[in-house]
Formats: sequence, C-alpha cells, structure tokens
Amino acid sequence: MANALDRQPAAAPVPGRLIVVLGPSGSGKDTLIGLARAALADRPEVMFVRRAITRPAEAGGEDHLALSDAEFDACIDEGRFALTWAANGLRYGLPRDLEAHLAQGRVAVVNGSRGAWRVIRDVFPGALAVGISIEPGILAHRLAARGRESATEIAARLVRASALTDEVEADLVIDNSGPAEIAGDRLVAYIREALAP
Ligand SMILES: Nc1ncnc2c1ncn2[C@@H]1O[C@H](COP(=O)(O)OP(=O)(O)O)[C@@H](O)[C@H]1O
Ligand SMILES: O=P(O)(O)OC[C@H]1O[C@H](OP(=O)(O)OP(=O)(O)O)[C@H](O)[C@@H]1O
Repeated sequence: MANALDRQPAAAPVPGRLIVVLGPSGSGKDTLIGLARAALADRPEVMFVRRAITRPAEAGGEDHLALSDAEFDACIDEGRFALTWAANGLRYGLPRDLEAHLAQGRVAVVNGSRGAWRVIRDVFPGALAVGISIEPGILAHRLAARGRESATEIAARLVRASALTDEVEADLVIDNSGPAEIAGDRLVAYIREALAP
C-alpha cells in the first residue's frame, strides 16, 4: 500500500481558502457540512469537497467516491489526488480539482482528519481549521445511534477521539453537543466570512 502521508508540500502557497472541518468521529462533521451545503446552495463558488474513501458506498454517511484499495492505489499512481491520508482502517483522497478551485481564489470546505492536519496544512498553507467539539457522553451515544460501525469499531473511535485532541490549534471551535442547527449556523457564518473579500 502506498504511504498515504508522503506527498510533498506544494511549491507555492495556493490562494483561496480551504476550510477543514475537524473533530472526533461522530462529532457531527458530516451533519454540519451537509447543513452548510444546503444553506449555501446558491453560492457555487463554495466547493464542498467530495472525498474518495475505501469505504463501500452503501455504508452510509457522506456522499463519497467509493474505491477499493487497488482502485485507490491506481488513482494515486495516476495523480488524481491533491492529498491523501489513512485513518480508522480507511484511506481518504481529496480530488485534484480542489487545487484549481482554490487557485481561482475561491473557498472549499472539506471533512478533514486531525491526524492528517499537519500534512493538510503543509499542502495547503492557508488552510483554516474548524474544530467540532462534543461532550464525551453525547459522542458515545451518537456513535451508537448512527449504527454505521460495530461496537469494537466504536470503542476504537472513542479512544481516538481523546487521543488526538492536541493535534490541531483550531481557528474556530464549534460545539455540537446541542442542536445541529445552531452549530450549523455557526459554520455557515464562518464560510460566509471567508467568502467576503
Ligand atoms: N447536533 C446533533 N444533535 C443530534 N444528533 C446529531 C447532531 N449532530 C450529528 N448528529 C448525529 O450524530 C451522528 C454522527 O454525526 P456525523 O455527522 O456522522 O459525525 P462525523 O461526520 O463527525 O463522524 C449522526 O447519526 C448524526 O445524525
Ligand atoms: O484523524 P481523525 O480526526 O480522527 O479523523 C480520521 C478520519 O475519520 C473521519 O472520516 P470519516 O468521516 O470516514 O469517519 P467518521 O464519519 O467516523 O468521522 C475524518 O474525516 C478522517 O478522515
């Protein structure tokens, strides 16, 4: 398997703003990004990045490009990814067209990884981190209620939730322990700020 974190930093800073939403599995990244996408449907200059993931399409969750490991390797070889990482036994890729979008000075929003944050920032030096926080007891409940992972996988995600808390110094922290609409509005407001010249 190719090393997921070995891409070299871009030669020059990319203009535009990449907003990277970061937080523990189950904290609500997909939910809040989905709310923001709906609220900003009239703003095509905001790209909501569709990730490639080695997770079956029918597993649920975000709309992603589902690839096998072999297909993911082939995409790396063909230079189709701007950036890749690995976490929770899965591999993730961001499409190359993200670079062209940002190069036009536009805004993009992506579900990121705390574990890969340093690499993301190396490749996209102007990237902004939005951290999603959540009370631990609520997190455990939401992961169980989501029902996408087994109990063993959920246990591993809860360990990882607290293990990576120091990886990111977020530009904005949004607490999602309460209603999603409130947290979603904060994310939308932040994206609108980034859109303002
Ligand atoms: N504020 C909220 N209140 C109640 N349930 C929520 C809230 N935010 C997210 N959820 C639910 O919690 C689960 C995890 O959210 P999800 O967006 O999948 O998190 P992540 O993308 O960070 O793993 C999902 O079932 C989602 O519907
Ligand atoms: O380094 P971490 O911050 O722990 O994140 C690890 C990975 O988990 C999340 O993906 P995914 O959406 O597949 O998982 P989730 O829905 O369980 O968060 C996140 O987007 C990262 O790709």
